[in-house]
Amino acid sequence: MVTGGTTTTITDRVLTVSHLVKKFGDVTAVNDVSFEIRPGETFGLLGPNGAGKTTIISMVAGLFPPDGGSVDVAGTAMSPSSIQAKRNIGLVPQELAIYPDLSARENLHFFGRLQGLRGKEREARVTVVLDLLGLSDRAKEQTKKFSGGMKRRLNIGIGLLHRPHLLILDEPTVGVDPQSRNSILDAVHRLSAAGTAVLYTTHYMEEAQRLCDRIAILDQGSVQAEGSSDELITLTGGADRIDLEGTGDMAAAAQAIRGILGVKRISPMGTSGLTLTVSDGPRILASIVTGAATAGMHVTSVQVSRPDLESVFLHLTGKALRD
Ligand SMILES: Nc1ncnc2c1ncn2[C@@H]1O[C@H](COP(=O)(O)OP(=O)(O)OP(=O)(O)O)[C@@H](O)[C@H]1O
Repeated sequence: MVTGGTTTTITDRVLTVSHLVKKFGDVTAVNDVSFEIRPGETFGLLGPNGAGKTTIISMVAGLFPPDGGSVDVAGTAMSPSSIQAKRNIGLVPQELAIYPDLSARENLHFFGRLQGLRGKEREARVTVVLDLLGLSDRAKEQTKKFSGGMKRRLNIGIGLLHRPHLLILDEPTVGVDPQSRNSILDAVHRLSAAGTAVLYTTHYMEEAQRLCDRIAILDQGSVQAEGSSDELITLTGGADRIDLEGTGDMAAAAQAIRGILGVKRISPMGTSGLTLTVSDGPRILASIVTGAATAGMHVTSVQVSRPDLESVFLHLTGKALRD
């Protein structure tokens, strides 16, 4: 492919998502979303529940067509009928799809056979995948004896067997134990170092920050900002975050705090407190706590944080990511 006088190959972009739109009745679940992923890059879709992450990856994986826009995987247009484009991806959905009475190794062989892997090649891939996900020691056990996290790891292994150019992981660490979580994050890191492109959805900003080369912050179906974690954090202008938890009259506390010099924004933290965006948090902390208490809030905990992706989300949408 030649564009504008420079020669490019399909390996420059493993995934190109252009102007995707999806509506469910009156709800616009995905609204003009575009992004690209290069080989070896881990790209994060970070957003709260209902932001549109699963709908985007469902269209990227060709599970259903978009109402507008297009998806291209390694040079092939994705559609529900495109077998070639689907061969290029490995989709790991949130739901587990493994056989409880089979061992981990038997599950991988079964799914490897379905994916067209034969003989020694399949044997070799099964061994590599078990090792990558830290399951070699337990490979012969029936998976019904596995913890939720180990089952999740095996589910990821199944998506990887056929060496996809693009691995799509939908919130892979929700509800898993810390050991499995670390194992999953390590495996993604090793895969991307070996050149696999990864599309990773999460509502955990720590994971996006630790794992993703670039992140799209998603809210109500639209990309609010895209960039590396550091680039996104600069959008906050270096503001600190103060989480003020407690009980009592939050509205009066917010009103009192609003007048303090350095307070830029105040948002409710569910019903249990206030999240503030401020400049020079440590300096004005005492005035904020005193102001809130005087206005009738019983403050039970206070935390000052340097800007992170949570602050970026708050800055862009006025809402906390964890609501
Ligand atoms: N099949 C459907 N029918 C109707 N509405 C849907 C359907 N699938 C998703 N939606 C709506 O589209 C929006 C985006 O949902 P989606 O599941 O993509 O969000 P998400 O970011 O993946 O959230 P979660 O982390 O909760 O899965 C939500 O408002 C959701 O209710």
